[in-house]
Amino acid sequence: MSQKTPRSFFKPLSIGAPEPYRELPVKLERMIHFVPPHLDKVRAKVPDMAPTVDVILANLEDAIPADAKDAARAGAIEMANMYDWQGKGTGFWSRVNCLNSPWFQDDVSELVLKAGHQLDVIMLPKVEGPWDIHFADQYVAQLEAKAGLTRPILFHAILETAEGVARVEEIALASPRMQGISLGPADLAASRKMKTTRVGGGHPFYRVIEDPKEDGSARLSAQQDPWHYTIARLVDACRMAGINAFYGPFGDIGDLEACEQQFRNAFLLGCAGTWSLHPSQIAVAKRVFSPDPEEVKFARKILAAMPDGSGVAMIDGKMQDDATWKQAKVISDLADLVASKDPDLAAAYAG
Ligand SMILES: CC(C)(COP(=O)(O)OP(=O)(O)OC[C@H]1O[C@@H](n2cnc3c(N)ncnc32)[C@H](O)[C@@H]1OP(=O)(O)O)[C@@H](O)C(=O)NCCC(=O)NCCSC(=O)C[C@](C)(O)C(=O)O
Ligand SMILES: [Mg+2]
Repeated sequence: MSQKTPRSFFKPLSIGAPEPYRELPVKLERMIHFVPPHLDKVRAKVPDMAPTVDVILANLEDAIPADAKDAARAGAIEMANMYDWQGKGTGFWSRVNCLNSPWFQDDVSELVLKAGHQLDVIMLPKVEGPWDIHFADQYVAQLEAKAGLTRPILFHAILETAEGVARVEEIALASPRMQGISLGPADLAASRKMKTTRVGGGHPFYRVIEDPKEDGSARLSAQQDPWHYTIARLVDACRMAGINAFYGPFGDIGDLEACEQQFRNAFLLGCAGTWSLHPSQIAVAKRVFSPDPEEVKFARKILAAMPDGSGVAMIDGKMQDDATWKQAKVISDLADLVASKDPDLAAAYAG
């Protein structure tokens, strides 16, 4: 596979386009809250919602009816100007329609030309390989130059095709614009021909069962996680590329307990955040993707016991070394970010 040279990898893809980032900006992205921009009533809530979430995403793709695509795009551009996103620190993203759709070109060109000064991330659906990223990369660079933008707009891909999973490492490495990748369980299930209509979470048919018993009594079985492999593969690809992995949607809006369990599985496996589709899921995402205060205190004990991050120490009977120091650093740095946005958690971490 032909690769760009290290130096040309970071070259702007259009004369006049902003320099690509060599290091991604450090942002709190515990939840990416989806908003249907064509619904006036929901769009009107954005200025009040923005301070309460880490990211607001104007969705133009699935869940937006075909006859509302123009209204959604106009609504997204209106959202860009409803709040001081760059000044107040809440991320402003938009999910555009897929690259082969009749709407992609207008979505991207209008967003960059009319809202690019406020837009942080363009979310690209149904990505199948690095070629999708390369195409969008140069197209956005041309538009950034035309709009006179001074800050590059980043990309976030959705992992929701079997081909995308087979190439997830190449997608993660395809451009300096890559900020992260989310799992898209609905389209991915369809693409893989999985036999489920659920959007994330477990399935009662996906289990393991113990051996038959001599007395013929009932055999214990346990439900397994059908997304374990994909999330772990996604995390490895993203962390290799220095970007973040995210869990995507949890569709059973009424079941917050199962939503929390799915978010928790993703958090523990290394995901940095999740999507929230409904206001009720925001608090769940915040609870799960903010490090637990006890974990933070223990992590800071490790950092204090090994100031230069090397050697070995015993803390509460557990061996700590260079590796656990790095794990503690991840948790402590995340806690600092959360504390800067959440005063109540700041107090809990300092307690
Ligand atoms: C599920 C729906 C229809 C239930 O909407 P509802 O109005 O029926 O819900 P509700 O409980 O009655 O709403 C209560 C209040 O919350 C408001 N509200 C409701 N939703 C939101 C929201 N998101 N943001 C802000 N406010 C919201 C709603 O307007 C109402 O306000 P009110 O009390 O003043 O009347 C609604 O929540 C919604 O449209 N959510 C977004 C769904 C979406 O974006 N789906 C696409 C992402 S998932 C996907 O694409 C898959 C993937 C990755 O591609 C792949 O796996 O393949
Ligand atoms: Mg999808």
